Amino acid sequence: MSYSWVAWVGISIFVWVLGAQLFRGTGPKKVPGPRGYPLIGNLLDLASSKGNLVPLFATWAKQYGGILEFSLFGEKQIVLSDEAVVQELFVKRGSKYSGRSAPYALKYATRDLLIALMPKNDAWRRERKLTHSAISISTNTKYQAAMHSEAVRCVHELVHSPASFALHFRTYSYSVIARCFFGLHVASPTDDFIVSNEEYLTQAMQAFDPSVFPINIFSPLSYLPVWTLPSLRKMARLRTLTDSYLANLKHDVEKERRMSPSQPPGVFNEFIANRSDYDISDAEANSAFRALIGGATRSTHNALLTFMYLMMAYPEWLTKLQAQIDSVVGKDRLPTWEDVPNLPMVRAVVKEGVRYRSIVAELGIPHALEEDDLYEGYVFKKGTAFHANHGAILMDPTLYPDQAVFNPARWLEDSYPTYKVPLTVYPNCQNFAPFGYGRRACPGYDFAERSLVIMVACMAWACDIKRPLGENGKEFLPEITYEAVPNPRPERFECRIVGREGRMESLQKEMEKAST
Ligand code: HEM
Repeated sequence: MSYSWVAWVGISIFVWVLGAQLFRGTGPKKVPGPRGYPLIGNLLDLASSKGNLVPLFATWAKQYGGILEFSLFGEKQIVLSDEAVVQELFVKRGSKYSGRSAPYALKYATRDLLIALMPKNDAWRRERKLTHSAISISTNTKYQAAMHSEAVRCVHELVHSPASFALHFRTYSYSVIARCFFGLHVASPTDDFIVSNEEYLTQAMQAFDPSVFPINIFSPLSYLPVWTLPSLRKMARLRTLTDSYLANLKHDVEKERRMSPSQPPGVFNEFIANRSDYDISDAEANSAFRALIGGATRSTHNALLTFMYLMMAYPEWLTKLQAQIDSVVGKDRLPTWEDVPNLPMVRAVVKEGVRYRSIVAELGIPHALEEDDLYEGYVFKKGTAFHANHGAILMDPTLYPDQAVFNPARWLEDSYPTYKVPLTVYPNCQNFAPFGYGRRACPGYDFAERSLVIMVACMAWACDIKRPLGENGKEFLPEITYEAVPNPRPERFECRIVGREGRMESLQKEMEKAST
């Protein structure tokens, strides 16, 4: 009896060991990643990042490699730092990897209609189609005249009140949108178009913050009636505010246009005039146009502030930029669109500035997986959020040698792997990683590039950008810190802007033309 018992145990161990050998490697692989705490997962790591996850993701990528996982209250999130993997998942398998997952408070407040954060459903397709018709490459050509005169106006302001450069850039980013999309003239930082949109965006940004809206991490709170908790009441107020912000767009634009009757109407007014040609609800259309305001103004503003910092940190590039502009344009007129094919240096500085910003602070928007998937032995579950880690991808030394350095030459000289000809066309921002991948890629990349290129060209033609002076009278490079929100703006920093000699008369003349 006792022998048969021993034999059974022996046989069972043999079968178990054999099974383990046979099936080793066929089960799902564990995704590497930082250890978290029970329940909260990696909350403390994320909280320590003060809202800017880019450096944290970069550190994790070095430690755990191209595919890593972290968790937050039981929800797994994947960070992809290898561009080949991002291409495979977001582009080739784009039918599965193009969902979005937004924080609960934001979904609630926007009724899940915000194009950048809503799921990939029919409403999103309608919004995306409308967005494309407003900012496709071919449509954008008609905005160039408006962008040019707003750039001239902004440079004029910079020269006359240089200390307020951050405000002037913000006004520029709004005035371009106001003219191109709504036919409105926005000349001052206190214009109602800017103030009301900024107020709304500041409140909407809070919807990402779990300390303001704990429902973002404690989902059971969604079962409570909204009147039971102050944070839920705040969330309900944000929804009311969003509803009126969206509903009033036509009314707001009509009211404002009475003050700018001479402006051409803008793409939103053309949409209203031909409303029956479009298969989209008013709420969706308003949401799409509002999202363009949010997307275009913050990103342009950020890129211009980053440009100022870079010109102080790498002054040799301002000298090279000005040398090319001066040789192509001369002293007597400002750069125009016709000059842009002959100004590859301007496009290179803009593109490299966008790369730099993505390395330090621009996180992008995560994609959500819409059905379970198997990749290289990893099992990914439906609903998992995937982050394309632009900060690491854009620091890959094989594609970007001297990866941490702001070096526009990488787009201009054939010794670099990113160099591409003809230089009348390249560098440009088409298919550039900071603008994302696949079906959710940024539809505004060309609009962004154009509004930055003309502004940078006019600014470098008209101004010198210098480091501020310290108390000892010596120049110093200010340190840049960022707001604690997703895709943060640089906080206030100092910079000296000085009009270049012999150019102010031409600037004044162009300003008068732009104002008529
Ligand atoms: C330097 C400027 C900009 C950068 C770096 C940028 C970057 C991005 C990124 C990374 C995404 C997410 C892509 C993805 O999920 O794969 C995105 C989405 C988006 N961007 Fe931009 N963007 C910029 C300018 C603009 C401008 C000027 C507009 C509008 C005029 C715009 C409108 C949008 C919209 C509507 C989406 C959401 C697309 C969707 O989810 O379907 N962006 N952008």
